[in-house]
Amino acid sequence: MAVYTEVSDEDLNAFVAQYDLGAVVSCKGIAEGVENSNFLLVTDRGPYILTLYEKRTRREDLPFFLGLMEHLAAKGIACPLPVAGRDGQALRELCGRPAVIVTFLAGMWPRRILPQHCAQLGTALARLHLAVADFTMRRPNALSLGGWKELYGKCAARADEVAPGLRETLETELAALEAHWPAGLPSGVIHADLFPDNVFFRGEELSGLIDFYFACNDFLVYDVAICINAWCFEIDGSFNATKARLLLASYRKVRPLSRAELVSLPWLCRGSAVRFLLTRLYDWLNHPPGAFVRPKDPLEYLRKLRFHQTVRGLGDYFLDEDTPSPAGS
Ligand SMILES: Nc1ncnc2c1ncn2[C@@H]1O[C@H](COP(=O)(O)OP(=O)(O)O)[C@@H](O)[C@H]1O
Ligand SMILES: N[C@@H](CCOP(=O)(O)O)C(=O)O
Repeated sequence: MAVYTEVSDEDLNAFVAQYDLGAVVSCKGIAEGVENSNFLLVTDRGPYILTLYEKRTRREDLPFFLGLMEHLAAKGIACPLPVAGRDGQALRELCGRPAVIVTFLAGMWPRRILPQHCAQLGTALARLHLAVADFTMRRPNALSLGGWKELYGKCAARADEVAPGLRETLETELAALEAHWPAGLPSGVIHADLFPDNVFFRGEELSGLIDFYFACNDFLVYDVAICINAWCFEIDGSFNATKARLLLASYRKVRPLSRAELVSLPWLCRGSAVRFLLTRLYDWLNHPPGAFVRPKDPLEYLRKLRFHQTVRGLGDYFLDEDTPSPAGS
């Protein structure tokens, strides 16, 4: 369960007293999530989310994340809005951690992903990309090629404990990615972690996006690649082309993709697979015994990577266009 820091009633009451939110009615730790400590906080004014930022979220990045949520909410994107205290500040400290209260978003993330979820995801992602066009803060993607190599360096010696040959696979793939990584594609702020557990639906309708704590500047179409990996594979590891086609088609209706972006997709999918394979591998190898947060399976992303390595062109995913092959490097 993702509550790394316990908050006493006394500390909580003193914290909430700095806001115009009335008194605390209840505060319960939220089991989901892996990065930060989250609580469902109910006050006289209704439900909120209290987040205490833990190890991987850097304090200096918080103004970017909070500013981004404020910007998106002002543009009509349904996402949590940081709540300011009476002093006008949203970011403060609780139990030695940076902490914020954000608005509660109604909805549930889809446990079973249907094609129509992917269609709505494509629309929401493209709207997000349009909405950030005039967001002026920047945060370079620390989890791109340079960050992957650094993570690989920390994991290489023990990678084969998780899967025989994994070290060599990663080494070869990182070299291939470095040689083929695209340049000059349209860039902007991307969510960078838009997995199903970060997208809420109310009934059939997408109701909001959460968890902007990996958001950064990168190629916009890289966000599409992350979503293809996170949403368009079945539990048995097979690629669901229908879901990918719907995701892409609905995205392109809102924000058309250039040919250069489309042609780059297979390499971006490979890169995105490596990104999540590496962070999961690192967490797997550095998981403290007895910790209550279960690390996510790195091998799920090794299987996705292997699929993308077999792709000969965009037609293997979802498009009929005859495009250059990214495979065979
Ligand atoms: N604004 C919000 N409204 C409603 N629920 C939220 C909100 N933010 C987080 N949650 C709940 O907390 C869980 C963990 O949040 P998340 O931001 O994904 O955590 P982490 O960054 O630690 O992975 C979500 O799955 C959801 O249940
Ligand atoms: N989505 C990442 C892990 C980050 O978890 P989240 O709860 O912050 O979405 C993965 O699946 O590896």
